[in-house]
Amino acid sequence: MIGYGAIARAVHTGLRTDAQALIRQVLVRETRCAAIRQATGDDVGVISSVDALHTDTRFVLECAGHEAVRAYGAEILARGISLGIVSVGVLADDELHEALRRAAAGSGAQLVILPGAIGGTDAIAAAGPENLTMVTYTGRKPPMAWAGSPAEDQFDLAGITEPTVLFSGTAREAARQYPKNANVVATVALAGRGFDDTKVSLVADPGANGNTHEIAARGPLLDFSFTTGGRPLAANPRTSALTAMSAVRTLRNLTGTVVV
Ligand SMILES: NC(=O)C1=CN([C@@H]2O[C@H](COP(=O)(O)OP(=O)(O)OC[C@H]3O[C@@H](n4cnc5c(N)ncnc54)[C@H](OP(=O)(O)O)[C@@H]3O)[C@@H](O)[C@H]2O)C=CC1
Ligand SMILES: O=C([O-])CC(=O)C(=O)O
Repeated sequence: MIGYGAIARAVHTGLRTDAQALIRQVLVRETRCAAIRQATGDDVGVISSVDALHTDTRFVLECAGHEAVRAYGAEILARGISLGIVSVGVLADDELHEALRRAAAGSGAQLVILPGAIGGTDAIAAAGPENLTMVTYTGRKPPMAWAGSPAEDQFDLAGITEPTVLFSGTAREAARQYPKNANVVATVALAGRGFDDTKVSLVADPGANGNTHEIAARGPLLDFSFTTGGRPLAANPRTSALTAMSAVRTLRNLTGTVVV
């Protein structure tokens, strides 16, 4: 697993007593190794380079942010190790996306896009771009869950008293501008009509009970709307707890006999 922040710790906890999937190593920055070794305990190796991965590693799960996908993604895939990512918004960079695709194609590994905090992308992906004429995404979070995003420079987040649109544009712009809040946007885009043809609104809503993701899609095969009302992770309120459970599911499904 890459990173040992809010999502990664919840994944580790979720799998601690799991017989099917086991976290063997966490890849963190060199300067963090000693502190994280204390936090993880002895059952997990703490490493700071891809070279230190066990040679029989089957899957690496990224839970660390866009920079980590850039730093390690291609190297992991080129070794034939499949990579699951939650920081999907980084793929709005076409050059990086193509480099990762090429590394995976060359080694036979897979780049796996996790649903993360959002539900419904299975239906969008099943329909596919040819069967979708429109896909929109609206994300709502309490105002302070947007702290640390570019919205902080444009809005007085603490003073917001009614639903306020912070961003309106394409999935590509959203993923680039909101790297810690718009990864689900990228997942919706990749599942459906792509980064430039998915319309996105990001809203600060003082009435929001958690982090809400709404997808609407239309096409010859479906008329679709799906809302995920996710509760935040205590350790990071801008991240929905479902993200970690989505990762737990992905890891369990790697070895499960019956896979849902
Ligand atoms: N798809 C989805 O539904 C969602 C995706 N996300 C993505 O997940 C990421 C992580 O979220 P969350 O766990 O809440 O964030 P946290 O900030 O709690 O944790 C991120 C961790 O990753 C580590 N990290 C960052 N860069 C590197 C690197 N280059 N090498 C090793 N470790 C690194 C950080 O360590 P350090 O302190 O040393 O920087 C930190 O421990 C988000 O940035 C976002 O991209 C988040 C929410 C939902
Ligand atoms: O966790 C969430 O609610 C979604 C999120 O931050 C993201 O997509 O980056």
